[in-house]
Amino acid sequence: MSPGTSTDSVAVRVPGKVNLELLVGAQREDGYHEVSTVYQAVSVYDRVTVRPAERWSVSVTGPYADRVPTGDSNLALVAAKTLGRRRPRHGRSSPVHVEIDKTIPVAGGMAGGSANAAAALVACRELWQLDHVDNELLDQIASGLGSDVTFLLHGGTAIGSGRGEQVTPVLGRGELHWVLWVGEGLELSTPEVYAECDRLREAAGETPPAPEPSSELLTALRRMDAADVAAALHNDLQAAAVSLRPELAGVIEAGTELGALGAMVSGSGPTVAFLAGSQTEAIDLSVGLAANGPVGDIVRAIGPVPGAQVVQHLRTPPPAPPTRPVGPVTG
Ligand SMILES: C[C@](O)(CO)[C@H](O)COP(=O)(O)OP(=O)(O)OC[C@H]1O[C@@H](n2ccc(N)nc2=O)[C@H](O)[C@@H]1O
Ligand SMILES: Nc1ncnc2c1ncn2[C@@H]1O[C@H](COP(=O)(O)OP(=O)(O)OP(=O)(O)O)[C@@H](O)[C@H]1O
Repeated sequence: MSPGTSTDSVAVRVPGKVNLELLVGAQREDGYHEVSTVYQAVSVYDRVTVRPAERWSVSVTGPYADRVPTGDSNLALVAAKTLGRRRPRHGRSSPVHVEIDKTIPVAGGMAGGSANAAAALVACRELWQLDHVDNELLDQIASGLGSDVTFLLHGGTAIGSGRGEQVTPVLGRGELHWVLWVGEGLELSTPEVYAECDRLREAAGETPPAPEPSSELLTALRRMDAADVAAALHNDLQAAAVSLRPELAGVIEAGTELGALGAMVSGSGPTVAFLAGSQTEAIDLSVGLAANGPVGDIVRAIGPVPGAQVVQHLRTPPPAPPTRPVGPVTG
């Protein structure tokens, strides 16, 4: 860092997501599938901190740190560099170090990488004081980074359309209690799960209809009625995830037998999200799964929660220039 630069750091907290409904339409010319999804941000958080540095770099801590790339492919770093190109008169680029404290499962269908990208955008906008980058422009930049990134800026419960990047909030009151099952060694690649979905449909001679959100789910969400929401949960990618990881069928069955109101693979999987009727039921279910369920991490979460938010901005003034020694005053 050059002398005279402040050493500010900005920390952002960002949640992961589950898809309460994921309807997958046909593959488009650009390779993406048209989707209609209902996202919900849940209280499993990563913390992303940015600070000025000599060169662009990233480090990762937390239980899933060893599964996250620390090179140029890290989505948080990609996001920071992308926003860096929007800095007016920045002349030389001003690199940052990105520190990720990771709790969101990696390659688990909870959009951990996308969440880190959204957090890096919010953190760097604050660090660099980019007042000209309003929320609309941030949404636009986010959508270029990945289909889920825009939603993680907003959080809450929202409909995602297009390839998932067009986000409209869903109004509702109350909260849902989730128990998440995270399997080790079962990571799934999102493109492979979409491709498997296409393969299964082709084999069955099915052509998907144009996807649209179901009114049953939207009605249930208005009151956050857990039983009604549970009845309306649906994920078109679930069959593909189970086809690639057959052990997931047993996980869904185990949670259902232990009293979950609803169960589904989250997004492209393999995380399985169980919906409980109350906090007490969620505790009972998580204890039951930990004791008698298939081996995996068990995480309790509530939703909806807000999207990426600045939680700390430490401002350190630049070091004062060296003072000349004061000699005796003469004359
Ligand atoms: C499964 C979900 O998480 C559900 O919200 C998303 O659809 C995936 O979103 P994401 O991880 O942000 O995905 P992207 O980084 O945009 O795309 C990764 C790859 O997933 C596939 N993909 C993704 C989104 C979409 N609507 N259609 C697709 O076919 C494409 O092969 C794409 O190249
Ligand atoms: N900051 C990051 N955090 C996690 N994974 C990252 C990150 N940057 C790049 N990746 C890569 O992205 C891949 C997908 O990870 P991610 O946790 O986003 O998956 P996912 O939750 O299944 O995504 P989605 O739900 O959006 O489809 C990982 O295998 C990893 O190599």
